[in-house]
Parts: sequence; C-alpha cells; structure tokens
Amino acid sequence: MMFTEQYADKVIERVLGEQTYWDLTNRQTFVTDTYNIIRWWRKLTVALGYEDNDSPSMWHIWGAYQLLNAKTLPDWSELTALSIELLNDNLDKATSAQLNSYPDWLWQRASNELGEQWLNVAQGLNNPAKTYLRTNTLKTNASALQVELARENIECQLLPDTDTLEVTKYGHLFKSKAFSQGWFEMQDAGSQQIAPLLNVKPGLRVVDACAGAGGKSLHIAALMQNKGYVLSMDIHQHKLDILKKRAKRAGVHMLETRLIKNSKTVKRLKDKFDRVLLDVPCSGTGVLRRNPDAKWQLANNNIENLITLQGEILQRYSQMCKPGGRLVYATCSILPSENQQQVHAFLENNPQFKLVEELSLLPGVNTHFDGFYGAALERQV
Ligand SMILES: C[S@@+](CC[C@H](N)C(=O)[O-])C[C@H]1O[C@@H](n2cnc3c(N)ncnc32)[C@H](O)[C@@H]1O
Repeated sequence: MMFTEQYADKVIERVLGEQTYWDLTNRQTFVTDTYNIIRWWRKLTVALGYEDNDSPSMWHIWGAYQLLNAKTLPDWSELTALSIELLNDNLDKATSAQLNSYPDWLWQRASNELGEQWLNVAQGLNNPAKTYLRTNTLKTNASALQVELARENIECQLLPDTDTLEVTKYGHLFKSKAFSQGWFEMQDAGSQQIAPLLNVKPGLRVVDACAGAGGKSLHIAALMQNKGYVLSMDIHQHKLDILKKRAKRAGVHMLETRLIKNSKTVKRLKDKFDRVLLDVPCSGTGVLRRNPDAKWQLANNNIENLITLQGEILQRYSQMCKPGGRLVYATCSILPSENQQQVHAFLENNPQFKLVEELSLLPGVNTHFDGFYGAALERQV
C-alpha cells in the first residue's frame, strides 16, 4: 500500500493553490477523481494484480480507474498493458473486502458489529460526499441564502423542513459574499441533526466539551438565538482559535472558549450546565465518504484506544451536567462499540441518567447523509 503521512484534503488544497490556471470544471474533476482513486484504492490495486504491500504504478492506477468507469484509455505507452478483461479476471477472484475496497480488519470488525447491515453501509460509505450548508439563522433564512448564493452562480436546493441547503452547482463558496457575511457554515446534513438532540432554549448554560473548530457549538448558539451561554472546550488551542474566528463571522457573542489543560478544568465545572454535548473523538467511520483516506490510515488498535478514551470522557465529563439537565453523547462512527455499547455501559454505572432519545444514521441503510450517532440522556433531579 503506497500512502504518505499527508491528509488528502491538505494535498488537494495545495495542488489547487498551485494550479491557478485550472478552470472550475478542471478543479472539480481533479478533486472528484482524487477522492475516488483513494476510495477505490484497494479494488484498483487488486484489479491490477498487485499484492497489498506493492507500490503500484500511478499510471496503472489511473488507467484502471478509467477502464472500470467505462472510459476509453488514451493511446499512451504507459497504459498499453492494461485492458478491462485483465482487470475483470483479477476481480473475479477478489474477496468482498477487496471488491468494496476496505482493509480486511475493518471489513471483519464492521461485519461482526453490524451483521447483515454492513454490506449496505459499506456500499453507502463508498458514494461520493455531497456538500451541505447550514443556514446561520442568526443572520438570515434558508430561502434568502439560496437566492443570495444563486446570484454568485452557486445553486442549492433546500432540504424540506430544515435550514439545510444541498449544493447542486458549485462555485467559489468560500469567496462568496454570503460566506464572508457569516450566512452559512458548511456542515453535513447528518451532523446538523446532533445539536437539536440537546433540546436547547435561549437562556440556558451549555457546554460543548469536545468542540474542535466548533461546527456544533455554532449550531447550538443559533438554536439558542444567541441568548444564554455556550462554553466550547477542547484539548487543542489551535482548534479553539479557529472556532473563535468562525463565531465572530457568524455573529455569535454568547460563546466562550476554554482549553482543557488537565482534569481540573472539567472537575471545577461539576453540576454547572443545563446541557452537555460530548461529541467525542472517534474512528470517523461514518464520514469515510468525506475522508476516504481514513480507511487506509486507521488501525484496529486505534479504535480500541478511542473506545477507552470515549468511555473515560463520558464518565468524567458527564459530571458537568446539572440534575434535571440533558447530556448528548455523539460520534461520527457507524460502529456500535463506539455508540450504543458505550451508552449502555455508562447507563449501567450511572442510574441517575436515563436514555430519552437515540439517533443512528447509517449510510446505505437509513440515510443519504454521513453516518452519525447521538444519544440524549437526562439526569434525574
Ligand atoms: C469529533 S471531534 C469534534 C468535532 C466538533 N464538535 C465539530 O462539530 O466540529 C472531537 C474533538 O475532541 C477533541 N478531544 C480529544 N480528546 C479530548 C479530551 N480528552 N477532552 C476534550 N476534547 C478532546 C479533539 O481535539 C476533537 O476536536
């Protein structure tokens, strides 16, 4: 397997920055093909007859990608050895994990955990990701945002009964006036279903304890109509710095950030919040459409370490929830060991909490969006 330590999105961003003369169509083709080649890497290498540890020729990878998508190859010497018959012969002998382009360990783990659902989820996670926007209702509404973006040649459709737009024709989203005015945030439509589980109201005190760059904190602030208090915490200051900039652009002024330096930062906040969001670090297996390189970077023992960390965060950070308050545990994982099993273990040890709502989005099974899990727990008075 030939992979570098670099993240695909960063490499793509760098190349696009260098190739300033490419038009929008060229840029989109480059992004789509790069993500697809990473997504289908294992299937492509197997079709070409490579072993897992071989370093394949990139000409061959590109050629196989074209042929398997029913395209004709250009008459280049680097590609003369390739034919669709050769690829299909090799694929006839391939395993399900190879055909669906997953590492064996992940295929095995997910099949054990999800049973018959896994094949559909595996296929659902191989679809290219769509782009969704969350309207910042502190500044505008979804229809006005749609009209404003259309003026800049960015077409969107409104998802019924939501503030979510699906982008159907791309333009320079982040150079748009709507973006600089803070009218939207890019956020998957599945991810937009997590903050509502908190059932926030204006005036409440809310902590988002694994806030990262603040996708969900900003959503919470909008749902609270900018009234009350949101504390966004993380162990990485650079993420909180991005969050502060985003909050400023979004016109959010009831939010503070705080770096978690040690266990005291959280202990001091015991019983202080009406709502607690724990959007814990996870395998990211629900968002493989967006980050297909994670398939090749993850390892089974990373997931085991994450499961231990998630359990610790849930146990320690739940202390910040007041009696009568609500806690939401969330992941972007499709694995029950990071989701339902964590919550059930927590409830067994903490009978003062009761499960009141549970959301499980499984691509290919019950959603076209990314895979997310959320459980809302209420702390009894
Ligand atoms: C799933 S991401 C959060 C995404 C974010 N909520 C959003 O909506 O954009 C998980 C976050 O947890 C943070 N994290 C990792 N370990 C942590 C810990 N022990 N306490 C708090 N945050 C932690 C990571 O830095 C990461 O930003």
